[in-house]
Amino acid sequence: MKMQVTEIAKAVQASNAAQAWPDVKVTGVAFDSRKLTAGSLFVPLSGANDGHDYIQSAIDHGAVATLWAEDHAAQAPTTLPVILVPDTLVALQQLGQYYLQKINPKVVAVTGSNGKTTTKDMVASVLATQFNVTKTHANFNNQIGVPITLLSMEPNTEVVVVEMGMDHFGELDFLSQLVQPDVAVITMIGEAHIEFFGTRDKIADAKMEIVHGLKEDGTFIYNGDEPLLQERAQTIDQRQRTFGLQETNTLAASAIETSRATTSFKTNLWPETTFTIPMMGAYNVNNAMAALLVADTFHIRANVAQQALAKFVPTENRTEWLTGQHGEAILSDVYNSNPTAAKRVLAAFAATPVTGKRIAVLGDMLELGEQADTLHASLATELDPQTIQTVYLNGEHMRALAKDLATKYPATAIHYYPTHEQPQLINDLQQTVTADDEVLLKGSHGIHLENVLAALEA
Ligand SMILES: CC(=O)N[C@H]1[C@@H](OP(=O)(O)OP(=O)(O)OC[C@H]2O[C@@H](n3ccc(=O)[nH]c3=O)[C@H](O)[C@@H]2O)O[C@H](CO)[C@@H](O)[C@@H]1O[C@H](C)C(=O)N[C@@H](C)C(=O)N[C@H](CCC(=O)N[C@@H](CCC[C@@H](N)C(=O)O)C(=O)O)C(=O)O
Ligand SMILES: Nc1ncnc2c1ncn2[C@@H]1O[C@H](COP(=O)(O)OP(=O)(O)OP(=O)(O)O)[C@@H](O)[C@H]1O
Ligand SMILES: C[C@@H](N)C(=O)N[C@H](C)C(=O)O
Repeated sequence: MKMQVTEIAKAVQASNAAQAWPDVKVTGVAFDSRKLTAGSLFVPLSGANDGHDYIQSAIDHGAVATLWAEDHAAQAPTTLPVILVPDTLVALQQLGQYYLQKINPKVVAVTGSNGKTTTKDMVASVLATQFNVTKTHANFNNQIGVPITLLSMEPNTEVVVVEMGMDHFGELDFLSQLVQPDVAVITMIGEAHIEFFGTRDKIADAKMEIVHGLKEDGTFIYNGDEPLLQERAQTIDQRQRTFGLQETNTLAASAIETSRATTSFKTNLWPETTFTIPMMGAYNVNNAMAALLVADTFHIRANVAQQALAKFVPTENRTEWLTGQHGEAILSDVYNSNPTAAKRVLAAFAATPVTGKRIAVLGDMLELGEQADTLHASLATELDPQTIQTVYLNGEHMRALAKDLATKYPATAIHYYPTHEQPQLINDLQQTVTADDEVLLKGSHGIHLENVLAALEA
């Protein structure tokens, strides 16, 4: 982004907007001084600590101006323009919306219990064949991440693809009203963050908030195989397009073939075309179909979208094949986990070709609330000693799965470790894994199975 300090002060209705401002151009925005690039506006936010305490670090990294909370005015710096606001997060959001209205791109918003980041990446790849596209960086998908995404747009951005996450009611409503999408996508309804909702029905209600800001002439694209979405979609007036396996969908997949490196499929809309994505997992076909419907909505021909999907680059640690120090194949899915995603990736893992053992390393699925133990035990349906020979479990809730597996696995095949004993898991796993084995790593962000991955790759 490129904006004058004067323009920023006016956009965020700064209490000192009327003052004379130096002729300073801002070329970026950062809320973490350590990642701030020279020429940026620093946005001090409150987390466990207070961002205002890092202003000197921001200046040292090249900040040319800063937002500043009025209640911190006494500590305001004097060596760069200070834009005084009641709340720096609200001001960041106001600035993001102002800049969105200034650039005025088309907006595609993507949410869902699982598949948001993958679908966002796929959508951006197909739209980039015809448009200048900005997309959410990594997983920056909340009340901070979305304005940061909007402010990352180049002036020539024609479409912005915005990933939207939520774990409470009202969050998607706010984000949808903020960005006013032209296209809203819901990938699926799972159990992510069900701790804060209680039921999948309520998760579906919260996910549907993404259409609250959808333009009247906008399009709602969703997983038509999900009854919870089908019934709720009847309440909205905008154009709707669905994807899934059922033939009643706008876009229905068939002839799905998945291997370690790729997954191919055909569709009802373009029966002569075989689509291929560089990812394993039939569930990624749904993500790709969502992207194909977005492409079609933007009048991009299927063969052009087909080529883009074939070479799109997924974000790391999403069903990603890597190689360990022993030569073993590692299926890294360590960014996050919840029951539907874990079951889908276990099923895909169990079907891959292997000459040695398949080893599943499963970390706790967090934020599942009172249902946690039941949902952890339910993973047993996707674990069979005939296909996945060894299971390592890490986390307090995984005790429930360990107990359940004791009825179908030999005791020597199940290895359970409380959360804090992950180093022991790593040590034991490294003692047993061989070059012919495959290792699946799947667990919630908070369990940090990336530590296991790092040890296997070291
Ligand atoms: C407020 C904030 O910036 N938090 C970030 C911060 O966390 P922390 O509280 O530990 O910060 P500190 O106390 O260390 O510092 C306070 C502030 O000072 C800044 N600072 C610190 C040190 C320094 O030397 N210089 C500094 O300027 C610092 O930047 C703080 O602003 O740091 C963490 C590590 O970098 C960040 O992870 C943390 O960011 C929070 C989580 C955040 O929301 N970041 C967004 C950009 C984002 O989108 N993050 C996504 C994850 C979003 C997510 O979890 N989505 C859920 C849905 C939930 C929606 C909503 N309810 C929610 O809770 O987010 C999903 O399911 O996808 C990501 O990074 O992946
Ligand atoms: N359509 C889908 N249905 C079920 N599971 C999926 C789907 N897409 C992806 N997954 C699973 O979810 C994992 C995370 O994928 P991705 O990061 O794209 O989702 P996300 O919604 O962004 O996740 P998070 O909310 O944790 O950031 C994948 O590695 C895969 O295991
Ligand atoms: C970061 C938060 N939104 C999230 O995804 N939580 C999961 C369950 C985790 O931290 O593991």
